[in-house]
Amino acid sequence: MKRIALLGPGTFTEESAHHFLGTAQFQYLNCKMIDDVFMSTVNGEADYGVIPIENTFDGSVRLHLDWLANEMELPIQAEWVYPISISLHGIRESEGSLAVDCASLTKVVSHSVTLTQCRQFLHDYLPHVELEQVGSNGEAARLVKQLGRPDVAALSPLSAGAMYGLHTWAQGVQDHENNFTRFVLVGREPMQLPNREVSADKTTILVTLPEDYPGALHQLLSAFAWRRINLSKIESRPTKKKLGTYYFFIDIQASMDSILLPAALQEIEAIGCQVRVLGSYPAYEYQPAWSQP
Ligand SMILES: O=C(O)C(=O)C[C@]1(C(=O)O)C=C[C@@H](O)C=C1
Repeated sequence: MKRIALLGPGTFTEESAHHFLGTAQFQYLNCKMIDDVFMSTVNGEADYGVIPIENTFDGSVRLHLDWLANEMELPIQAEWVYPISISLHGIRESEGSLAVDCASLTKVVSHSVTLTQCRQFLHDYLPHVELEQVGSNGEAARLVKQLGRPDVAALSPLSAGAMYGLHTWAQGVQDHENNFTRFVLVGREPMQLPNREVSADKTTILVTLPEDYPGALHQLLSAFAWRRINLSKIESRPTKKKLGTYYFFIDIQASMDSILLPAALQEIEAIGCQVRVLGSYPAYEYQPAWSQP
């Protein structure tokens, strides 16, 4: 049975992995911090790690991109997308309306990303509460259960509320609908994925330009443009070696098994760019009705 390290339990990462990969064929190893997910996959304690990489509203999870770029060589083997529906969970002392219960709250605990995604809700309903950040949304629910205080609530997935036997005050409290997170599976071996329809073949590369000169980026992009290879994302991150020097993360909608993409990469290497392929993998859109594999 393959072992998969992820941030958990009670996290969106876990919810998404259970939905996409199922629970029957994999052993899930819960980690407290994302560093542990990467490290246990590198050390071989896990075969794969699940990494949240991008959210509709917050954009890239930059820390996680930096891990992929700087810390290790763990190829991306798959990508899936999962909706982020955030609930407010707590300990219920008595029956009452949401408004009454909100007034008695003094603290809300959650992951920093989740607090950001609920800014308007917190402003409208809970302007008086102290906000506390913890390492994951599952940890937030666990903490609320452990504290057992009716004045402390967690913003977390519905699954976390159920896991810790918390009362759900409100569901879907994120500020925007269509809140999705993109997760990638990293590991040394390609994964035989359950019976899922692939939405796109993708390749992610990390490019360093030879030097900063007018048109350098244009030259790089034209290698894809004239071959009509579609890029779905380009993002610069500091190399951390010298101020003002950057890598480019580029998501390409083509597989390394295609004819055109390796030729495009050879062309950009020929103009002096350094190219690292972070993975060539199937991507899956969210399907609410995925059956359990
Ligand atoms: O804490 C969780 O629930 C996680 O799965 C982590 C994480 C993240 O690190 O971005 C994943 C998706 C959500 O958008 C918020 C938090």
